[in-house]
Amino acid sequence: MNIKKIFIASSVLGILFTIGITGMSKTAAAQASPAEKSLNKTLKATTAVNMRKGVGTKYKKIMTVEKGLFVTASKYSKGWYKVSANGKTGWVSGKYLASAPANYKEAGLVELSEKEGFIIDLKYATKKNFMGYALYPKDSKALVAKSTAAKLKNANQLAHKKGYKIKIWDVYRPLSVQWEMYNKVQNHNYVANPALDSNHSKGVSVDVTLVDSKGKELKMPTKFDSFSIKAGRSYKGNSKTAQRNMDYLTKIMTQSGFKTINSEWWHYNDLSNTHPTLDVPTK
Ligand SMILES: C[C@@H](N)C(=O)N[C@H](C)C(=O)O
Ligand SMILES: [Zn+2]
Repeated sequence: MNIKKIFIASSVLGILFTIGITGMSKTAAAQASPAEKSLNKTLKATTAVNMRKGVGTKYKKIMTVEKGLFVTASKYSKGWYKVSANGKTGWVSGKYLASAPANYKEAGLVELSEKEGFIIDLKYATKKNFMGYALYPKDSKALVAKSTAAKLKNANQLAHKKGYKIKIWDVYRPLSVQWEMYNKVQNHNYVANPALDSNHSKGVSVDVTLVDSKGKELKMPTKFDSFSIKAGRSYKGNSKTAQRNMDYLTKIMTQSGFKTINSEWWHYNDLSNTHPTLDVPTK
């Protein structure tokens, strides 16, 4: 074999060796990186669970996902979900995540409508609210848990006897919206802490007022969501008319099974209801 032939032979061997190595390393890499599947799914944490930087407990913790929190999963790999929650993204073991209902019907919520004699004016589906922008889509429905609907219908029937109607400003509120509000107004008196309890997100709280036979709002202590002591039930400076109207609303609501809260005259809870916290869309 002359020098030229030896050179060609060793070059060919070199090329074959490189192809082999590259091929092998590609296979090894494929085996090392877990097969990821893309998805778009809402899941709920069944317990407080760690969000980590990668698939497995050896990866660094990013945050704790609180029990009951809804997370959006974008990837799945080896029993773990890549999720986003509270503005952070990381991996959470699927052992601690459950499927969440996809829509209000699946979640057991029912719609209240003007056909049933209510006035629907969902403030968070408009820009005219304390956040200054719409938090719900335009054609959002007034949704509540079934037994809460029955109680509100009862209160509305009592109002009708006096020639009034109940106007609904807010009812079911997705948990993600509650977080959005809470991050702006960190005052438990005016926006409930979503990590602890958000009755609106269970569909068992209602924000309501009364209108007369012409559809005009009765005078009340304050406007909706005026987060001030004047909105409180123990405020002593109300006009006689506002106090009387508030007392009347309180009477028909409590007679129908609702409980009041001290900080907001318009907010009522149906606490006999044990509906789960939800994050389904409002339509
Ligand atoms: C934001 C306000 N309308 C309201 O509903 N507040 C109560 C306390 C809540 O967030 O549950
Ligand atoms: Zn409320």
